[in-house]
Amino acid sequence: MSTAAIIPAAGLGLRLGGEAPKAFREVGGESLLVHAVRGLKAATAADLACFVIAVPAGSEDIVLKLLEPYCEGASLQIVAGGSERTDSVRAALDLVPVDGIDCVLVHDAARSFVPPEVIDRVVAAVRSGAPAVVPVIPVTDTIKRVDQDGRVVDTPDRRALVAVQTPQGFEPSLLRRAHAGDVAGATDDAMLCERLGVTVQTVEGSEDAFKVTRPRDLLLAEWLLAERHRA
Ligand SMILES: Nc1ccn([C@@H]2O[C@H](COP(=O)(O)OP(=O)(O)OP(=O)(O)O)[C@@H](O)[C@H]2O)c(=O)n1
Ligand SMILES: C[C@](O)(CO)[C@H](O)COP(=O)(O)O
Repeated sequence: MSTAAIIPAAGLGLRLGGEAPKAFREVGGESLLVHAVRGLKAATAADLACFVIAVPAGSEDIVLKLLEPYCEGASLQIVAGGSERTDSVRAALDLVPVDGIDCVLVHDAARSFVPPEVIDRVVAAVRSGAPAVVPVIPVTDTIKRVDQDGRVVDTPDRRALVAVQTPQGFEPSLLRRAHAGDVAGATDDAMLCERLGVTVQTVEGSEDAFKVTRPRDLLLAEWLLAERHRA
């Protein structure tokens, strides 16, 4: 049995700004998408058989050529993404083979620097029987719930809060069922499983798996890459 990796990479990156869609922005001379694919390949325990990548419509051919050298030993399919992240994941999921896959990873192109040990933890948890798995890190700020007028409603106990990252790992038939249901307003795939009443397991994530979202994240990414090269 093997793992399939879905990479939603079709977002515009409006919060980041710039001319190119976010997944094509470069750090250390290579696109965020290439870094994300390379990171997944580095997780050998994942035994990756297949990549399905959702990209902005019209860029499918160029991305196929770009990524082929990085996906040796695995199949590679590129699909046009949709207007929401869930649409992009769903389009990719439709191309994941039904046979021979026991774990589907869904990994943001924008979390380009996730360490291999995080990926391995997610896959191991799925293979140990957890149907849905997310990597998490503790929140470091005090979090408050506010009403529509900006008034504080309450302050949840921070020890019960975590920030959720990717890759998220799923038993394949569960992920298909989850995406066949109501996807409105879902910002990650685990949330769709929660809607089905499925318990989602957490594993330890990493600060290095941060999502490139705003311009300063590109500077952090450049720094992280330089640190890794120095090590
Ligand atoms: N319609 C979409 C929206 C997002 N994504 C992908 O989902 C991941 C997480 O999304 P986010 O970081 O929020 O990216 P954007 O939607 O591009 O960012 P923004 O909201 O700033 O435009 C990214 O890898 C992004 O490319 C996608 O494939 N299709
Ligand atoms: C999937 C995700 O990266 C988990 O933190 C996140 O939910 C994506 O959210 P965004 O609204 O697209 O930034």
